[in-house]
Amino acid sequence: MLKSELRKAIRERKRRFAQEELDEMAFYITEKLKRHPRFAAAHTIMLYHSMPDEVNTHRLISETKDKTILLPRVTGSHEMKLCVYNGPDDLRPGAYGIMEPCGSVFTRYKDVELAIVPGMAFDINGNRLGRGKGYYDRFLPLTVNAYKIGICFGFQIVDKIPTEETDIAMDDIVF
Ligand SMILES: Nc1nc2c(c(=O)[nH]1)N(C=O)[C@@H](CNc1ccc(C(=O)N[C@@H](CCC(=O)O)C(=O)O)cc1)CN2
Ligand SMILES: Nc1ncnc2c1ncn2[C@@H]1O[C@H](COP(=O)(O)OP(=O)(O)OP(=O)(O)O)[C@@H](O)[C@H]1O
Repeated sequence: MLKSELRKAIRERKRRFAQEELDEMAFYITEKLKRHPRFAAAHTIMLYHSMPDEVNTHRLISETKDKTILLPRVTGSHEMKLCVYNGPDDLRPGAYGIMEPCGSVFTRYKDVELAIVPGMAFDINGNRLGRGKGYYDRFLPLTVNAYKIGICFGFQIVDKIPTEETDIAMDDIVF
């Protein structure tokens, strides 16, 4: 299946769930993520501030106190940077209405131990289908030491994702 067709099929699957149902499933997924040995061990974690149709990370972000949390800031049509999360008052809506920290840009990419990456779909080999702009595929090569965990709802796991040279595979998937 083509990437565009797969994105459409996943959007249709999402529509069968109410927002409350997605958020309830997300609660269990993020609890599972917290118990992941890589999450427990990491001091510096790249996360994402979820949009309504993604695994909700808002609570995970605000409740993780003992770690440095980094969130993306969209700085161009295909470019993102990382910013340090300094608490809920520090967030402002950025591109696509996604909440972003206003604070300092984080550039010590080698220090990122764990990257939690959203996706439209994943396969069991760790291949990822994003929203089609290539933001993560361009960014993730910078975080050379990061263990990469894809995160999604169960209905976003598919048999096979069509891949390109530039696609970055995940080390594990939590769903
Ligand atoms: N929560 C979150 N933050 C993120 C991402 C993400 O996927 N999720 N990104 C990961 O890349 C980057 C932002 N990239 C994005 C790319 C497309 C769309 C989006 O809503 N696309 C529409 C299509 C609209 C259009 O083409 O302009 C869609 O998917 O319906 C959102 C974010 C960085 N921050
Ligand atoms: N490292 C890269 N350098 C240049 N172009 C790239 C790179 N990675 C991806 N692209 C291009 O960006 C476009 C979108 O890629 P793709 O469909 O894989 O995005 P995605 O991973 O689904 O999206 P996202 O990462 O934003 O969630 C494609 O045309 C792809 O060739």
